[in-house]
Amino acid sequence: MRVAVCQVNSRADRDENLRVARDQLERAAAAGAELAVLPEYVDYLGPGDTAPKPEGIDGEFAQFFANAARELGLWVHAGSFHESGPDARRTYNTSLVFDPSGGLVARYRKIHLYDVEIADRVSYQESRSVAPGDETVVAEIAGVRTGLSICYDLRFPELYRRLAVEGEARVLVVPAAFMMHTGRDHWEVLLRARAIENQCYVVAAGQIGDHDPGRTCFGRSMVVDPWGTVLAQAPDTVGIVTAELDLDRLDKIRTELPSLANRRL
Ligand SMILES: O=C(O)CCC(=O)C(=O)O
Repeated sequence: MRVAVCQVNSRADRDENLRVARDQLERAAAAGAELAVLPEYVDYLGPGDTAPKPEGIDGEFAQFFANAARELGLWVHAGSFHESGPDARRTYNTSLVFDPSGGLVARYRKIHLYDVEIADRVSYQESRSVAPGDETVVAEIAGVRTGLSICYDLRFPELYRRLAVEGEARVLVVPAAFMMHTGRDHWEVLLRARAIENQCYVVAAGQIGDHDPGRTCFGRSMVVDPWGTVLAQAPDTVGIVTAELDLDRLDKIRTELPSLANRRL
């Protein structure tokens, strides 16, 4: 299966963000991808006070990507968006996956929320405006079991173990908006670790560049194979990269180095 990771620079203009996302999906389809993955908050990355009204999973955002999937004949993982939440103060940070007929096949709400204070570098309290999800999700994408996660989830290996073991996932998807400060030291290491320890392909699409206000994202979207090899990595620009997921190779790695089977609980 050929996958595309779409790296974008979403800002405070939702219409423009969706236009750019659509453009990337068209490139992915033209490059022969069966699945295209967009980053976290592909709808809007900007100040809270100008954020678009959150929507349900039957709103305009979902319709936009359902149409794109159908028109392009592509599996689309629409990164994540601001889904209307459990109360007026909070949204969910939600991923939607569409099949090539435009059908919604999965919804995942980010479980781990990014609440950190790194002196002079990062001050972020996601839980002030976002409610956590509480369900793990494995979607059947083009016949391949695919575990869903979002950004900060990447730091919690027990989630991925569950996706790989109980969920029998063979692909793990990570839409993200990792910031420069943590991204440069942690992003690739964590993605490769999740791939190696769970013997899965990891497909990670990141936001890139400056966003309002004062957030710079690391980018370096990538596809990692179950051996931990980086098959494709985006340069520091908006655009797509593609890679081929070889599931026979995954089976061979799991047979020859059966670390999942050798777990002692
Ligand atoms: O874990 C990190 O360093 C970045 C996480 C993040 O930016 C997010 O979850 O939005």
